[in-house]
Amino acid sequence: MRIDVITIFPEYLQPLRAALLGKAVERGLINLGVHDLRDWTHDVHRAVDDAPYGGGPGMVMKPQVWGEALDAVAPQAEGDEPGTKPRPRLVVPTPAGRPFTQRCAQEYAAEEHLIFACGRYEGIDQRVIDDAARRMPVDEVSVGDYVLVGGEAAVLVIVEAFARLLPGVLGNPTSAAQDSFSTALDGLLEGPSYTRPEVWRDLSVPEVLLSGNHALVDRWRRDQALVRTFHRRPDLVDRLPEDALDERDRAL
Ligand SMILES: N#Cc1c(-c2ccc3ccn(Cc4ccccn4)c3c2)n[nH]c1N
Repeated sequence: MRIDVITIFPEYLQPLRAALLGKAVERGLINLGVHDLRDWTHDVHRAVDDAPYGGGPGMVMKPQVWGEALDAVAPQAEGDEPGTKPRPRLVVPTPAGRPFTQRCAQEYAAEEHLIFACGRYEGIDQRVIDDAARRMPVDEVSVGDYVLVGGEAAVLVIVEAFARLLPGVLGNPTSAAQDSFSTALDGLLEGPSYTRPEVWRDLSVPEVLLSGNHALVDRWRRDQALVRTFHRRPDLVDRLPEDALDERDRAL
């Protein structure tokens, strides 16, 4: 998979070259390019923003610079035979975007080329998104109901969420299958985890986990997931499939 990130703070994306993701890049599972948006400015001040039309606080990122950057990163070479190059998907983090969810992460993990546009200030001139949408799929997504200073932190979250789903990135590929929000858990939160010692600061591991009875352990873990989700994310319990409602009622 190819990932391109365009930003005015390239150093902010260094974590993508560290730890598990860094190993995936080193091993060639991910082909990562981080680009400084200012490389496409032509003025002495390397300006990337301007005052908003219609007034209002803050500044808006200029369309010309973004247009040239995206043209360079996602070239629409004339005469390209359709299907010869994977068409990139442009992802634009914004507080006004659709929620980024595990389902989005699964979709992005199946893409061949993702381009991330990291805005700053009050965001990017809308015409940049509209123009890009004329030649590639564009997603405006939000990583949560709060406002960050720019898109870079959101890109780190999004890339980590889908890259861990790529074959070969996680040491144990089965662990992602049992994650919170996974299909295996019917979208529920996962329950509590424990490891040695059996007693720590007079707190004991639940007896069932020491029983060796896998059926009982599975049932306990499912009940814990239902109870935890009911208390922390009741909206997820409401989405349970029909065939999981009986056990929901039993557990709750
Ligand atoms: N994803 C996501 C985001 C963001 C986000 C993403 C990109 C930018 C580019 C600029 N800003 C600051 C800003 C301030 C005021 C109004 C608009 N934008 C961003 C914020 N905030 N919260 C999320 N869940």
